[in-house]
Amino acid sequence: MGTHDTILELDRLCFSYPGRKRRVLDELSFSLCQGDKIGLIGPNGSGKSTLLHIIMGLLQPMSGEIRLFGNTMKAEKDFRSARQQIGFLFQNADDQLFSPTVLEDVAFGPLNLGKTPEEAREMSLQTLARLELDGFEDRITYKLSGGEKKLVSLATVLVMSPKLLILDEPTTGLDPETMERIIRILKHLSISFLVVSHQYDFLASITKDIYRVQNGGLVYDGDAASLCRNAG
Ligand SMILES: Nc1ncnc2c1ncn2[C@@H]1O[C@H](COP(=O)(O)OP(=O)(O)OP(=O)(O)O)[C@@H](O)[C@H]1O
Repeated sequence: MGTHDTILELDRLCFSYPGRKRRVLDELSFSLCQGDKIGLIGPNGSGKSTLLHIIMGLLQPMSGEIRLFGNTMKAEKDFRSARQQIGFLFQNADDQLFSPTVLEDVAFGPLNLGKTPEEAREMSLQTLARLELDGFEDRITYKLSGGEKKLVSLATVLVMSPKLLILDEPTTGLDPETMERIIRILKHLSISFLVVSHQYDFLASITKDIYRVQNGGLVYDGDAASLCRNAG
């Protein structure tokens, strides 16, 4: 397998929570290449969040290997540098947004990378415009609707031009209109992504590759596009 365009490789990961016998992940292997858009579905408690936390280096597997951007993750410092190229969209937008205004939230990442205030402002305005959020820069973050917060959260992540986007249940609590916007954005995105959702229809509308989290592993759920064609 060529490793240069493999963004994420998981090799026989095993994980149980301390004091628990049950293996949440049991010899789980998976890979995601440049350009892949992959959906993960699974019932409550199947291990989706656990898997995302392991990929981000927030939990350590008992055994198995994680490679990100071709590098084996051995220590926290490896994850720290890999995380700079990963955009993680939290399930709850309030975990992502912490500044008084939208512009401050979106500009936070670029400023942190050493961009000048002017550069960070320009990058933020461009990203907001890309998400059809023109004119949102001076809005008060905590007064936004749930859908608007989700879109601004996505802006804070996309402004960093990540190589991989990970989205944890991005449609939870969204109104149909914002859901359509998120679908449109993800469909046209050129960045590779891994998205976890309970909603099969949502996943099928943004990707043709869906995996089911099952018995501690990932099972390919077929080509969603052809499943839709068959259903239609
Ligand atoms: N901190 C923890 N300590 C012990 N067990 C845990 C902990 N967190 C999760 N679990 C257990 O691990 C299993 C997998 O949980 P996880 O949250 O990864 O599932 P999930 O697929 O993300 O579920 P949901 O869809 O409800 O978010 C569940 O049985 C859960 O009860």
